[in-house]
This record gives sequence, C-alpha cells and structure tokens, in this order.
Amino acid sequence: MNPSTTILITGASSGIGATYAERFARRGHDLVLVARDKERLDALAERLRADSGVAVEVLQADLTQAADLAAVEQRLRDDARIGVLINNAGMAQTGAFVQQGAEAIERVIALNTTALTRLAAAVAPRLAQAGTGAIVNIGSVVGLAPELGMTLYGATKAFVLFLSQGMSLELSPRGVYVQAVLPAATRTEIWERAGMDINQLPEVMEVGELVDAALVGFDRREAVTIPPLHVADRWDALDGARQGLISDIRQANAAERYRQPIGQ
Ligand SMILES: NC(=O)C1=CN([C@@H]2O[C@H](COP(=O)(O)OP(=O)(O)OC[C@H]3O[C@@H](n4cnc5c(N)ncnc54)[C@H](OP(=O)(O)O)[C@@H]3O)[C@@H](O)[C@H]2O)C=CC1
Ligand SMILES: N[C@@H](C=O)C(=O)O
Repeated sequence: MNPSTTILITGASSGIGATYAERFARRGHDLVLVARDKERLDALAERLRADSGVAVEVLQADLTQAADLAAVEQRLRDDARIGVLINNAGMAQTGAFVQQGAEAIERVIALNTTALTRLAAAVAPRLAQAGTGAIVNIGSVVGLAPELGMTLYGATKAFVLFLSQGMSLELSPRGVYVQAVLPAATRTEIWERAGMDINQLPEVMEVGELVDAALVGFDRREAVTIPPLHVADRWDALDGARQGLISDIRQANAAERYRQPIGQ
C-alpha cells in the first residue's frame, strides 16, 4: 500500500483501534483518529507523532449522534488523501434479550451497524472511482454464534459480516479491498464498559496479537480474517456450504415438506 495513504480509524482512543493506529503509524501512514474522548485521542496522537514522525489528526465524534456522524462522513467523502477506513468503533451489550431497553438497543445498533455502514458508504464511491483503497470492518466471532449468549450484540456483528461480504463482492472488481475482521475475546476495555468481567473468560487474546494477525490478513487481501481460528478449513467449509445453498434456495415452488396434503 502506498505509504502516502492516510488511514482513518474509528474507535481509536483505546483497544483495537488504538493498536491499529500504532501499527499503521509504524508503517509510516498519516492518521485521522476518531472517537469521543478527545483527551485520550490527543495523547495518543502526540505519542505517535513523536515515535513515528507521521501526521496525526484528531476528530472528536460521537458516532451515535447525527451531526458528528455526518461530519465524519463528509470528511471521508471529501479528503482524497484518506485511502483506508478502519471501521472499528463498537460497543458490547450484556444481559438477556428480554432485559434490553429501547435506549440500549438503539445505541448498540446505531454504533455497531448504522454508523459503520454509513461511514463505509461515504467513502466507498470515492475509492471505487479512484480504483484503489480499503475498508476494514471489525466484526466478531459472536456474530457466528448465537449460542454465546449476546443476542443483540451478535446480531449487529452478523450484520457486519454480511455487509462486508456483499461490499467485497461489489467493490473488489473495482479495485477496493474490503476485509471483515472477526476477533474473539480480546483484552480491551469493551468488557468493563459493558459491565463484564474479562477474568471470567476462559481464553482471551492480547490486543497486539489480534491486530498483528488482522494485518497479516490485510496484507494478504483476505476477505474474512478470523485471528483465533486455527483451522482455516473450518471457515472455508462453512462459507462453502453457504454458497452451496444459493441455487437450492432460489426455487419457484415450496418444498415438498411444506405442501398441504390435498383435501385438507
Ligand atoms: N475486545 C473484544 O473482545 C472484541 C472486540 N470486538 C470489536 O472490536 C471493536 C473495538 O472494540 P475494543 O477495542 O475491544 O473496545 P474498546 O472499548 O477498547 O474500544 C472501543 C472504541 O470505540 C469508541 N467508541 C465507543 N462508543 C463510541 C461512540 N458512540 N462514538 C465514537 N466512538 C465510540 C471508544 O472510544 P470513546 O469512548 O473515546 O468514544 C473506543 O475507542 C468493536 O467493534 C468491538 O465490537 C470484536 C470482538 C471481540
Ligand atoms: N466484544 C466482545 C463482546 O463483548 C466480543 O465480540 O467477543
């Protein structure tokens, strides 16, 4: 990737986003860092400028707020230097589905799906026009596993995977790389913010290991990168089975098992 490409990272004030910022700064890229906590963003920006000599701009935004989201969209549309979007900002949710209140539902969907989709949609036409660039969407293995007990959060992450796969099919022929990254439990603040104790989890990946693995997938131009999945064939088999369904599910007549017996 051209080192003059600027990378815009959402959720850059901590965890996975801050680690992406550090790694891309080391690669010599200028950065635009987006999150709500300006003090933390400023401190990170100052450190990255000093350590790596790159230009780092801070864009304070609450991506669940219309005006802030619109400002980041505008920046992605207008700034031709930005060639990569790391669509990372997200929040988790705890509790059973029946315990979710309207406000919490709105917030998690607004951040994990609406903002992510709108930012991708803001930058994609310009990248497609230029025939280059990349969009990285951070999903989660929870989006593959309703059994993990995070129904609402997992649903937003299933959305991220579907969106990324569709975007990849549409945009890769136009020169734009789209990657879905699916971490499993990773040591960041997301757990505490959602009121969960990370120490209760059996397996937790360190954030540096997660982002470095995601970047190996990025450099290989993988469409879906699942750092904790050791046997890559398992994903290939799952996705292959899904693709195998496509011709089967496009039928004009209901399947035999759904037909009413004649006379009833
Ligand atoms: N850690 C894990 O176990 C896993 C994480 N993920 C995903 O990784 C992504 C990053 O999370 P992670 O680094 O773990 O968690 P963190 O809580 O450390 O980071 C979340 C980031 O999102 C920002 N953010 C939160 N709310 C908003 C908002 N309303 N507007 C703008 N920015 C916001 C936070 O900054 P600020 O508070 O300053 O706004 C912070 O920079 C998320 O999408 C998450 O779902 C996926 C699988 C596993
Ligand atoms: N962020 C985690 C849940 O809170 C996950 O996706 O595993």
